[in-house]
This record gives sequence, structure tokens and C-alpha cells, in this order.
Amino acid sequence: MSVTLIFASIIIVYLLHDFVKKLLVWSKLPPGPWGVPFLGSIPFLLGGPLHKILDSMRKKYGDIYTLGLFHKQVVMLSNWELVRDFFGRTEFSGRPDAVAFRQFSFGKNGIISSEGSLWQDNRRFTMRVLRDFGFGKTAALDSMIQDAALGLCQYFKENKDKPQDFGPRLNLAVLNIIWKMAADKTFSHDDPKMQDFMNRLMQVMSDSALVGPFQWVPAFIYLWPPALRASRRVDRNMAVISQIFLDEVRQHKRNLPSSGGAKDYIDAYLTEMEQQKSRGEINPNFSELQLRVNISDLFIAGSETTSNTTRWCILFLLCHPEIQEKLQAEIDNVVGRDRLPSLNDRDRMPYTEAFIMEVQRLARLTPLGVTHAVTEDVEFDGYRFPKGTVFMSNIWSCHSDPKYWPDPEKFDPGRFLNSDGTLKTKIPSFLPFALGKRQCLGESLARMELFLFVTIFMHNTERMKHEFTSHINTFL
Ligand code: HEM
Repeated sequence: MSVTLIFASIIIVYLLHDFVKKLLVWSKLPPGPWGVPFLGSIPFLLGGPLHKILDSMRKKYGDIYTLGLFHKQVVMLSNWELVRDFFGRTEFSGRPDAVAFRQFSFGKNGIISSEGSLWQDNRRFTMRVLRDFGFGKTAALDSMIQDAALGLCQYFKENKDKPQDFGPRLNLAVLNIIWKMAADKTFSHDDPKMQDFMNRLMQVMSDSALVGPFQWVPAFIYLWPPALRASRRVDRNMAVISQIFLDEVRQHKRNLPSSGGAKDYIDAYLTEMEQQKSRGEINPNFSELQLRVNISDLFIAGSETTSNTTRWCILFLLCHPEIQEKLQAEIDNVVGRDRLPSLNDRDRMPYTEAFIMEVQRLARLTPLGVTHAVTEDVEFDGYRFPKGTVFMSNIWSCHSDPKYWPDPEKFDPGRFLNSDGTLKTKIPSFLPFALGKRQCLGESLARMELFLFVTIFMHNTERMKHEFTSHINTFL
């Protein structure tokens, strides 16, 4: 037998072995479309908005199905019960090894990209501190968000005769709220430092999206120059952003209050590290690196999500003048003209809350949520998932399911209200902030921001209505 023949036989046996192994794995996973070699299901995912293609696959394969993306098995969860059941378990709360998670967190650090005890410790601590500094203190948060919203209204008034893209202004308002919580500072829109920070952060978000499915096969980024350029820009911008946070941390360290009295997140984290040291505890999950990544996670996860939802609110208001009237009536009734809307008004303004919820349902801002991975081999729900299997939640499908949402594409805040006008509290299949162990950590903050932005805009409606309707195309 010639050497070539022996070599060819070894390759064929290897490929066959690999194929059978994969077949065995796939046979235990939820069924899904057949893929092509190497690319898997990718050719079937092209040619339209991804969430819609995935929704039509749901109709064919059911609420849970498996796709192949290159060498990865990706399980799609397309109803809320599945999302609740899977993501409610710790073993389904890992993060896949994707380029974006590594780039955002310099490895797999911080909150968004980490797993295991590192994630749990930092998530738990951050939730507690944010509650202490903001979510739990209505008055402090009220004035923080009111200032940001009023700044925007002032800008509209000053520029009412010009078409305007108020996206950047809105981003600034939202970023300032996070800056205030993280480092007790705010910036003016004209501050070149803030401009640079905001531009870099926005660039990071759009570049990461461009890297797209190459997230799973980093080596292939080199084959597509736009992805390569985008990926390099993410590295460069993240390095600058991280340096800004490092400078903040150093400054806070120099002025750390000696006996408690932390005024922001950085103080609280540094104090926690000091206290652990003085107790003789060594917990590597708390470090300056984690602190820097945690701060950047708050900005990455909490800025565009909130500002884009607010833009959707404004778009829906523009498209539905009759809803503007109803919101206005509720504001007049509960708040009046002599003071600003406040977070204390929320309980008495169910229509406004229902409006924001309906915007979130239809805007479907994160249509496929954030990817999860299973942290160990797991048998669940009749399937066997090998460690590393990726999971996505199709929030777009959940929010369009006619079983829960009659006439799902219709914009109707009334679906969130009971017949007596009170707000429905238990709404299955409404999951803009996802569900389970990794459910959005900033949900309370985001909901407070949305409420105050919408009500303060509407409080100024008499002056702003005309500008809104005449410039509808300029900011979306
Ligand atoms: C309307 C605004 C927002 C929306 C729609 C939103 C939505 C989401 C979603 C869908 C997830 C993924 C959960 C998962 O992995 O399954 C998430 C995670 C997260 N969000 Fe939000 N979010 C918003 C605002 C915020 C804000 C204001 C903050 C904080 C300042 C924040 C911080 C986070 C963090 C840190 C995570 C990662 C949690 C973890 O991995 O454990 N988000 N968010």
C-alpha cells in the first residue's frame, strides 16, 4: 500500500469517526434543519432579518430547535416558558467563548462575560450597591434623571427650528446617569472628554455587531477585511475606555473615605476590597481589573439599550397622537403643571407604564437576547446538551406570539391594563429584560429612566408636539 493511500485512509477514518461522533451528539439535541459541511445552518439564515428567519424556523421545527453555526451547536428557545425553565438554572447561565465577550472584558471578566463564582460575586455585589445608590433612593434618582431629561427638553427648545438627531443628546443623558452612579460625576455635552468617550462606546457597539457570526470562529475574521478592521477598532477603543476607568479608580483610591461613606460604585467596590483584606480574606473575584470591567459593563449594557428604547417611545408617540392625548391627560391629572413628574407618581400612572411596556414589547430591542452557554454536560427536558452548547432566546418570537398577544403587531397599551384600568403585573411572554439567573441587572434603573424621560417630555408637550411631528424622519 502506498504512503498516499495510507494517509488518505487515515483521513477518511478520522472524518468518519468525527461524523459519527457529531451525529451521536446531534441525535440527543432538539431537532433542527440539516446544515452544510463546515458552515452548518448559516446559508439558511441569510436573506432577511435574522429574527424573522428564526421565527419562521420555529413554525417548522417547534419552540426549541438546534442550529449549527460553524462548529457550534446553537439551541433556540422561542417561548417564554422555555426561556424561564432553561435560563432559571445555573448550568445554563454560562457565556459562550465569543470574540465580543472577550474583547469587552479583557478575557472573561466582569459581569456580562464571566461565569461561575466570578460572575455571581460581582453580579450580587453590583446589584446591592446600585440598589443602595440609586434604585432604592427615589429622591436622589429622581433629580438625577430629571436633570438629564430637562437638559434634553432645553436642547429641543433651543433648536426647535432645525431638524435634529437627538440620539447623541439622549445618549449623553443616559451616560451621565451611569457616570453619576459609577463615579459621582457628570459631564456637559460639549466636554471633549465626554464626546470622545461617547463616540468610542458607540463605535464599540456597532463594530461588535459587524463582526457578527465570526464571533464563533475568530480565525476567520482575518478572511474578511471589514470584520478584521472592526475587531481591531474594538480592541483599540476598549483599551482607551478601560484606561479612563483605571484613572477614575486611581483617583478614587487616593480619596477613599476612611470610615465608610462611599459616594459611588467605585468607592463601594474599593471599600469592599479593603474590608476583605482587613478580615484576612482572599477573594480573587474582587480586584481592580474586575472593577474596571464591571464599570464598563454597566455602560455597555445600560446606555444604548435605554436611549434607543426612549427613541422608540418618542416614535410611537409621534405615530399615535391619540395616545399622546391619553398620556397627557394622565399627567395633568396626577402631576399637574406646578411640579415635575417624579418616580413617586409611577403607581398612579398605569397608562404611562402600559405605554412604555407596549413600546418595549414591539420595539424588541434585543430580539435574540444575549447568548448563554451550558457550563457542563447536562441532561434536561429530554435532551442531552454537551458543555459549551450555545443558547439563544428568541424574544422577538415571544413578543409576537398570538397565543399571548392577540393581533400582535398592533400597538395597543391597553393590553397591559386590567378592565378597571390598573396595570397588569403578571404578564407571561413579556421579557424585554430576559428571564432567569442572568436577567438584566439594570431593569429597575431602566424602567425608572424610561418613565421619567417619557413623562418629562410629555410635560413639555405643548411646546414639543409640533417639533416632534414635523421632524419625524430626522432622528430615527
Ligand atoms: C431598556 C433598557 C434595557 C434593556 C432592554 C436591557 C436588556 C437586557 C437583556 C436582554 C440582558 C441579557 C440577559 C441575559 O443574558 O439573558 C441584559 C443584561 C444586562 N443588563 Fe440590561 N437592559 C437594559 C438596561 C440596562 C441598564 C440601565 C443597566 C445598568 C446600568 C443594565 C445592565 C445589564 C447587565 C450588567 C447585564 C448582564 C447581566 C449578567 O450577565 O448577569 N441593563 N439586559
